[in-house]
Amino acid sequence: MGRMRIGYGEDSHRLEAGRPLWLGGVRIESPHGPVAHSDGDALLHAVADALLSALALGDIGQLFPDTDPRWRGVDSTVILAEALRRVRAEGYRPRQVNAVVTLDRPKLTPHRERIQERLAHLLALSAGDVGLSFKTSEGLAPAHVQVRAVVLLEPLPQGPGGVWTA
Ligand SMILES: Nc1ccn([C@@H]2O[C@H](COP(=O)(O)O)[C@@H](O)[C@H]2O)c(=O)n1
Ligand SMILES: C[C@@]1(CO)OP(=O)(O)OP(=O)(O)OC[C@H]1O
Repeated sequence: MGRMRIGYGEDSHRLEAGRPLWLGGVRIESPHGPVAHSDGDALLHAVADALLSALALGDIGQLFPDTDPRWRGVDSTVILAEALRRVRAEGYRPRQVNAVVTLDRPKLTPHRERIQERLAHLLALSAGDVGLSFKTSEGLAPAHVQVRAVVLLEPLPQGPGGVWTA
């Protein structure tokens, strides 16, 4: 039975007026959104990198290069799903996720439950195992969204003959 693993991931994007803002797989009404090759979902990127980092599996930039036209505008739930697939292939699954989103505008508290439930669903967790904090940059970076995420992984349960289950 392997030990628990911890992973840390970060992501930043510059914000520009008129672009859609996605966070945690949820579209947020906003005057600005990330400049990115994908849909720019910084929360899903940070969590995906935290998942990969927990098992030293590289990072999303290696798996989804921003020079590859296949990933232009890609829905970042695809990126998260691939990180999760690689974690499970190593015999692990997420047990808990915490993330801090730093964003001056819009206010995210009204969307907390939606984001928490969506991210929990994407990771097969209960919402109570997805901790989200929202901070501003105190005006230091009004055109910047930054996310820092920590994940705790646990070994997949093993059935008869040591075969991973669940
Ligand atoms: N985009 C955001 C940022 C912050 N909040 C909430 O505001 C509180 C105060 O944030 P500070 O960075 O000024 O400490 C914070 O605790 C969040 O609850 C938000 O809803 N949306
Ligand atoms: C997500 C990818 C996809 O090409 O590009 P971006 O959308 O620019 O986002 P980033 O956080 O820079 O991660 C790198 C790439 O994997």
